[in-house]
Amino acid sequence: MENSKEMRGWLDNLGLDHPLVIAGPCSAETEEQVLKIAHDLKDTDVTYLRAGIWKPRTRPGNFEGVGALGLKWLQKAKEETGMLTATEVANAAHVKLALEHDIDLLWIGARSTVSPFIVQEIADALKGTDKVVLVKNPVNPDLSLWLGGIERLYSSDIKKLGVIHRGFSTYEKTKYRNIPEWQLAIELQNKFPDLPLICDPSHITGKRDMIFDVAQTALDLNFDGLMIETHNDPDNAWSDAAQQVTPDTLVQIMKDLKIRKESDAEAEYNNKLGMLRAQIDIIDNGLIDTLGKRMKISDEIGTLKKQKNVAVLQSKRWNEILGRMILEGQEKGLSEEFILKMFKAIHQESINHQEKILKA
Ligand SMILES: O=C(O)C(=O)C[C@]1(C(=O)O)C=C[C@@H](O)C=C1
Repeated sequence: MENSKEMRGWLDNLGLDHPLVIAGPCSAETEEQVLKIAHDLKDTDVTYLRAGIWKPRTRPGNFEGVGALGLKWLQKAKEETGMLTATEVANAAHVKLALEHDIDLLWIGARSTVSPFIVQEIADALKGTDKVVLVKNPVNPDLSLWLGGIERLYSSDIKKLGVIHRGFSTYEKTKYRNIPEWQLAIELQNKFPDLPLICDPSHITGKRDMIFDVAQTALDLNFDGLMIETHNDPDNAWSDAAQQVTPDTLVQIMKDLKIRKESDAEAEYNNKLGMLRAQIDIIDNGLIDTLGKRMKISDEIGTLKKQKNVAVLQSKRWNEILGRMILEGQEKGLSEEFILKMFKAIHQESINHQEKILKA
């Protein structure tokens, strides 16, 4: 698949002077709820009203969506407000029903993107239609799997495309619900600059108070839009209550976000600089995180040494590390002087940690 301007035609045709916003409840719950939220979002920057109709849940027994009934509510919301509508589909039957109810945009969820069979089934069911289809990243950070999903749709003649970055699952607990491996989205953007890239900060964070920050990072990285779960009574939502915001909060978030425009040479420079700095911030956070983890392991070694009455300084091991790191550094274009300085500082910090443990 080659990059093609055709993929972003649907977005350009909307003629927006701000990032695309897709908003609405995690799940359609009742007709009143869908209509209330639609009316609250009607005169805002929101273009597409979203609502989950069939909810893929990790474990059985949780609310699994109202089913086809909810599509009628979305259709009514469209009639009453003129907003376009969006929902998730996970099989051919969902697609058929969504088409019958004139849903404008369909997205393929993270659990479906991992399955080429499901994506193909959806692609086949959509053949010959002109719906916009967005593909969420697969749950695991695998760029080729994500791109494979897009390619399947593209080769089935679905050309109004886009991707949604909703973060990735990790075994390790982090402050995110799904960790935003931004480098992956950046790589995807480099390969396909005309493939609209939407960020879903609700699923990345899992917490409403972190949404703004992640949304700003996404815009700094040149994302084309945001999908933000919005509910009239978030605390009592039937699914994902902690990550939904009210329509008022959504409007405030959109107001506070800094949106970078490419209009003249100066703006282009600032835009580029902002994007690069955002990438550096992500890497720096990763460095601190990694160093923190290294020191925790050093603490464990310190505890072992205390039990066995072994000296903190282990020169042989230390010299092995230094030699190896100087060679690795050379391969990455890092000078020996820099590697020595940096690793001496790391070693010293590690010794300080262990000393504290041995003296305790
Ligand atoms: O390998 C050890 O024994 C450690 O305690 C770890 C470590 C390090 O931080 O890499 C720290 C102190 C020693 O001088 C050697 C290496």
